[in-house]
Amino acid sequence: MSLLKLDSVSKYFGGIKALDSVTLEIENSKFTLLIGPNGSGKSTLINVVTGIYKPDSGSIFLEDRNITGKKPHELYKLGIVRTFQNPQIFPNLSVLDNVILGISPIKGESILRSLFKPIWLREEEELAEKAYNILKIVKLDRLWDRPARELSGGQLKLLEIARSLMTRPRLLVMDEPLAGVNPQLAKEILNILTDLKRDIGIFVVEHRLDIVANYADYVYAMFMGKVIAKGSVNDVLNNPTVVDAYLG
Ligand SMILES: Nc1ncnc2c1ncn2[C@@H]1O[C@H](COP(=O)(O)OP(=O)(O)OP(=O)(O)O)[C@@H](O)[C@H]1O
Repeated sequence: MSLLKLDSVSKYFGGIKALDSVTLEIENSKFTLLIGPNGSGKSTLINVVTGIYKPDSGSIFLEDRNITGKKPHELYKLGIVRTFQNPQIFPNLSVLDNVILGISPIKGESILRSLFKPIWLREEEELAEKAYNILKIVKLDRLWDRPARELSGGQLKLLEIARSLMTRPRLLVMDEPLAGVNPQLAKEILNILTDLKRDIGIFVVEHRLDIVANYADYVYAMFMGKVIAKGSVNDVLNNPTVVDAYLG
């Protein structure tokens, strides 16, 4: 069974068919890449998968559970977690605190709980340890106490990935994780995603095909709201319809 399945999903904006009967499957432990020229419907698809937009028709399943029309926070709780093109961080907080805030709301904030401070402190320590271990995964541990504003653009992307891991996602949805990142760091990010995919599904929209191509297990290509090709990187990138869509 696939981790996520879209079955004939459509989404309209007035007269524009942003998604036109899209059927697509994302497997666990696979890196699934979504490509397509500007305006082909990729962002709309991500917004539908993460609950920002409700599809006008069609169904979405997380394994065997119908999740069509669920709200972003409900999908987040079910394990569909998204990272953004521009990382959403707190620049003046430390790298570690930014990761801890990946889990919200912080349990210790409740007034009632503050009466039981020893328990609260223990939980804070556990969260900090978990966050630190995640920083090791994304290789930012040595910067744990630096304010996030000191990180480079690529390091901020790693921080955003670290934050998303605090909730133990089942599916990580990423909108252009390599945008503005130098090739060396882009490869590091992709290597980290390759490690992560052992336990989760990864669904990525990315334009930098030269770098990402070696890492994708399965590719979907969209054009004018439709899936026009799917398969291995080679099959899809050499598909004449895909070539026409990009060149045309
Ligand atoms: N909120 C909206 N209101 C009206 N039209 C929209 C809206 N969002 C997207 N569209 C239209 O839907 C179509 C698909 O847009 P979408 O942003 O999903 O494409 P995309 O493949 O993500 O493009 P890009 O690579 O430029 O981000 C386009 O014609 C776009 O103009």
